[in-house]
Amino acid sequence: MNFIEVSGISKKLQDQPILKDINFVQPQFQQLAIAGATGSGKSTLLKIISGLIQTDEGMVRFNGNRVKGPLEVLLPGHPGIAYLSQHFELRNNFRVEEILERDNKLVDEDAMHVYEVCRITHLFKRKNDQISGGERQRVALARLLTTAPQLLVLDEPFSNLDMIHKQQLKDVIADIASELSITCILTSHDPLDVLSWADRILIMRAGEIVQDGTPQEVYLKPADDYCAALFGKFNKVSLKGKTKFIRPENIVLTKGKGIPANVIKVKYFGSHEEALLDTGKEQLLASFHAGTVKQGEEVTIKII
Ligand SMILES: Nc1ncnc2c1ncn2[C@@H]1O[C@H](COP(=O)(O)OP(=O)(O)OP(=O)(O)O)[C@@H](O)[C@H]1O
Repeated sequence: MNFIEVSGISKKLQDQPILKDINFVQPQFQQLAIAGATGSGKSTLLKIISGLIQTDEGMVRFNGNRVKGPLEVLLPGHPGIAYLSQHFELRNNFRVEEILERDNKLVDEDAMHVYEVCRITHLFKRKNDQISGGERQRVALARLLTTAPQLLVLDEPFSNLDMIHKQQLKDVIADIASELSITCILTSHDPLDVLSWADRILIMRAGEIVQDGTPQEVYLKPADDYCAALFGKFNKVSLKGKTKFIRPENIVLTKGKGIPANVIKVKYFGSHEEALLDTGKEQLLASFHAGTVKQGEEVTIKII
């Protein structure tokens, strides 16, 4: 029996196809990220998986049971699946501990473990309007986790967070998997946020899954220009008659045999520099440690 099985999901909204025949299976404990440009259908898919939008065609099964849509049940949602929207709300004028207490289904010790994993124990006495956006999100996450879900579904959890809160949330989400053994699906329109976390990444474009692979596969062997561009800059070169996507950091300088190139332009990015190289045949973008090359310099490169 599969943990999550998504088969033949299609959905139209206002006569526009939003999802087209989506199929995949997610084993328990596999951390799955769904990436794709804005409007590619990620949120709609997550809501169908969570039982919050009715599908037109196809079916989602969770532990073998069909996830029913909101038109088929009194209260939308499916037991064991916890969904956190981009636009979650916390009740106003309550202290964090009161908000948490309301939905908690865990014994005290387990609930405290959840609060520790979510890094919110120092916030208990504060009211909802006395905590930052990042802290509110971790409280909302903790509240969901105390309903004892098996599957946590997070829609764009990293959007609208500054670097510090984003990193904190990444640590929390990693710990949710490792310490609480909860399987997670999340979406991100910035896939760089999920490369280090996900076991598997599905890439969506215009309502379809266009690539399904490990972070290494989708980063180094993108299916096409769209998938390549989602993860940052790339070179598209023809090697032995085959088109290959080469990331800038996979071009290195060599003292041995290689391809001669002229450095046309260098841009400084703090931790690294990007150099535009001209091989006479094509132009390539390479990434080096800051200060490695100078404009006008002749270098020899190889692709690794
Ligand atoms: N209620 C609706 N009625 C009509 N179209 C909708 C509705 N909700 C979403 N859409 C459209 O469906 C498409 C997919 O939207 P969805 O929110 O699933 O994409 P997304 O990949 O999650 O985007 P984002 O990253 O911006 O959240 C978009 O073109 C959107 O405009």
